Amino acid sequence: MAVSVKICGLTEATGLSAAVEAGARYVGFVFFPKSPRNVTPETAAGLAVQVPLGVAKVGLFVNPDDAALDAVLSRVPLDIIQLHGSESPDRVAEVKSRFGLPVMKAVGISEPQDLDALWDYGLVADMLLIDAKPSQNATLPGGNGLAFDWRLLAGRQILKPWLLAGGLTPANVAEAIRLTRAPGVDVSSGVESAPGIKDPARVRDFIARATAPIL
Ligand SMILES: O=C(O)c1ccccc1NCC(=O)[C@H](O)[C@H](O)COP(=O)(O)O
Repeated sequence: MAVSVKICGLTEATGLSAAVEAGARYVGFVFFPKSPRNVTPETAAGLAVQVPLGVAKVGLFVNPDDAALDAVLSRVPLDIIQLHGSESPDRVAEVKSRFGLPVMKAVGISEPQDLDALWDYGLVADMLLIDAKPSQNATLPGGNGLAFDWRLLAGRQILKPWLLAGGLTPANVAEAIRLTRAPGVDVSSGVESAPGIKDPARVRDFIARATAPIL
């Protein structure tokens, strides 16, 4: 089956249309004020109307309370909630039931024992985003252009549909897919010309390489 691609951290129409036209299956909007990719609900709502059916609109949140989720969901027709903080499995289940949308939980990996969380979150989330664990001095929990050792995932059974993330670029995405057999990939900084601004040519190149047949 073709690899699914998520382009995350879209803030403007040019990057969004490049992603959609090149075949992205998911587009991500970041609702986290500390991020250079943060969008207001109004901006996201304006972008969301340009997303065709068949492309899922993912809203990314970091440890949101219900009010923060309500504030966005009342304005933006999201299809999936991505939780990218330290939300517990119970909180993932609560968000899923309270808001009635699929939840994608990000799990940070840097060493073998981090893989245990994939089981815990796999029991409650609809999808997993397997990302690099940020370094201790990182200011953002994601979008850092940092990769983890993909060999940790080789041969591993994952309970739910999942996307590989962290430090992916047009140059390395095919190798990452080959090593992990990821059914989908997610990228943010690896296709940017500046933080928060996607480079359409890099977006197209990334999607073409991610979806090319594996040799
Ligand atoms: O991208 C951000 O600014 C961000 C901020 C806060 C939490 C998560 C964030 N990004 C999460 C993503 O889903 C990224 O696409 C993922 O971490 C991969 O990022 P990159 O290594 O830059 O491709």
